[in-house]
Amino acid sequence: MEELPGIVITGASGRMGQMLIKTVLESDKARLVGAVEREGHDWIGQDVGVAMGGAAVGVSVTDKPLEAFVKAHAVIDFTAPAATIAFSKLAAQARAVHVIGTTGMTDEEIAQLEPASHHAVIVRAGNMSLGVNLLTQLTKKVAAALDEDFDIEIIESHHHHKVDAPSGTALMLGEAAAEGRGVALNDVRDSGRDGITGARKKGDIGFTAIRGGDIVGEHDVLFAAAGERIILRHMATDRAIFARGALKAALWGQDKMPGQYDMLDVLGL
Ligand SMILES: NC(=O)C1=CN([C@@H]2O[C@H](COP(=O)(O)OP(=O)(O)OC[C@H]3O[C@@H](n4cnc5c(N)ncnc54)[C@H](OP(=O)(O)O)[C@@H]3O)[C@@H](O)[C@H]2O)C=CC1
Ligand SMILES: O=C(O)C1=N[C@H](C(=O)O)C[C@H](O)C1
Repeated sequence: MEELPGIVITGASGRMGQMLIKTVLESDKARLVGAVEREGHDWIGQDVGVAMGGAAVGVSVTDKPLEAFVKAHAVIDFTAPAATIAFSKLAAQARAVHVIGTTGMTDEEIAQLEPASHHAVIVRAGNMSLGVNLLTQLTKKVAAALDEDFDIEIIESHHHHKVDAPSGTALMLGEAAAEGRGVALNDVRDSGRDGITGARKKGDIGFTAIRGGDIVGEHDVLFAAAGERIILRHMATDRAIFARGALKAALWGQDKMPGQYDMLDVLGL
């Protein structure tokens, strides 16, 4: 019988890292072959199942990513921009599919993924859930149908640990709305209002970030005109939706040509 695709999880101790490990261990389509944490982390050398507070699973946490990646078919990486750039080079060297959920990357940082994508498949998305990716398509359609009399505002809410804003999802929704309107998001983006901002500029796409408690992730796309409002909403209540999407992307990428892909490619939306 053929072996199931082997998956390595980076940022193993993180909120998403642990959810991804659980998802891969529970899957009958993939097997966990590695768990990576940074040098000096107190999980290094421990069985990852035990480190997570459960039974041993036979995979020790390592701080040697390349050694783990060469044994894998795919690397699932929800960490931080600098780590993700470094991992992209190593995943390309190992010819492993690199699934990137990390958000908060600048355009310059995203450009640094390009060389790796000549050698390996990269699937990157600010949100790996089916619901949000479908919402991007709905947002594009609604934005295309309405004119600039409808002000577009994107409101996102997340837990108080989140370090980047606007969220990766909010930016995906903003891109979709801008595409629907036939404009570039960078030309109309309005984030971080504070003080005497002046009246809202017609055609702008506004962003508001709320941070509090343990909110997993909520996104509203508001179309507001005189006398009426439309709100498209996604509410995530369980991080498992992101992990399931990421594992789907890792498996989807197995027979694809090197290059950069997103979840719309994976989901066929
Ligand atoms: N695309 C999607 O669907 C989703 C994306 N995300 C994104 O995933 C990322 C992680 O989120 P979350 O799990 O909540 O965050 P956490 O802070 O809980 O976890 C991040 C993990 O990455 C590790 N890490 C950070 N920097 C480095 C580095 N330089 N080298 C090695 N490891 C590093 C951290 O290790 P240490 O603790 O030692 O710093 C930690 O284990 C965020 O960017 C978030 O926005 C989250 C959910 C869904
Ligand atoms: O940091 C998070 O938690 C999340 N990050 C992603 C984002 O930036 O949109 C996806 C999800 O909303 C959770």
